[in-house]
Amino acid sequence: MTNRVFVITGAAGSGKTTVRNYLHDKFHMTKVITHTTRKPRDGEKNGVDYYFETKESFPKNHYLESVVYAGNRYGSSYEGLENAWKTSPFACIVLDTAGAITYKQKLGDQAVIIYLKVGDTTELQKRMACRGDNSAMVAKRIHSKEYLRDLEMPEELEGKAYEIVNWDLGKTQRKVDKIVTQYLIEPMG
Ligand SMILES: Nc1nc2c(ncn2[C@@H]2O[C@H](COP(=O)(O)OP(=O)(O)O)[C@@H](O)[C@H]2O)c(=O)[nH]1
Ligand SMILES: Nc1ncnc2c1ncn2[C@@H]1O[C@H](COP(=O)(O)OP(=O)(O)O)[C@@H](O)[C@H]1O
Repeated sequence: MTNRVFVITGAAGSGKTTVRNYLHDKFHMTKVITHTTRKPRDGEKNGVDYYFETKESFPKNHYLESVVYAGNRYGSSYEGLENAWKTSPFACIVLDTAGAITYKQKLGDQAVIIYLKVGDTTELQKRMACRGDNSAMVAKRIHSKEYLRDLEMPEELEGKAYEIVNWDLGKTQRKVDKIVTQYLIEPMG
């Protein structure tokens, strides 16, 4: 089976981590853990949610791509992806839309992009608050240019990404199932 990476992208609070965990639980996809200089939220663990880095340690890794998002650095490595593919032909990763564009450019058909849309900024803020983000964190996030940019599917991904409106989680899961199933059934070579 061809190695693939399912890239989940969208605005903060749109459900990327939730869908990534669903892909892991239902289809046994290996999660690619990315690196960040952001401080861990309550309950987040190093090596599980992210590799938490300092400003000094972050540049020491070898990145496939890296971005600045709301003032913090984030990056994903080739090694992380290659290691994930050693465990399973399907990997999943959560990226901002800039990262998703880079993955599509660099990996072509091996990158399957799923853009999650909520389309109601009040609902997004409510979901971030429900998740336990403090109000200062939410305010910083929603005023960042990256958050505002990621509210819409970027032009570069038009026709190259699946868009799912993540309103009813059950419906989202069924749409995700349909997408993944297409890649499970590959014609004999
Ligand atoms: N391009 C890129 N984006 C990343 C990476 N790791 C995380 N992100 C994205 O960075 C943004 C901020 O992530 P986070 O601080 O966890 O906040 P959240 O979106 O509210 O959960 C999200 O859009 C993530 O998808 C990475 O390695 N590369
Ligand atoms: N369809 C949905 N309806 C309501 N709440 C949702 C839905 N999908 C995810 N959530 C919740 O919204 C919050 C933000 O989701 P999360 O997956 O952390 O988003 P992201 O990773 O995109 O920032 C979490 O508390 C999650 O449980």
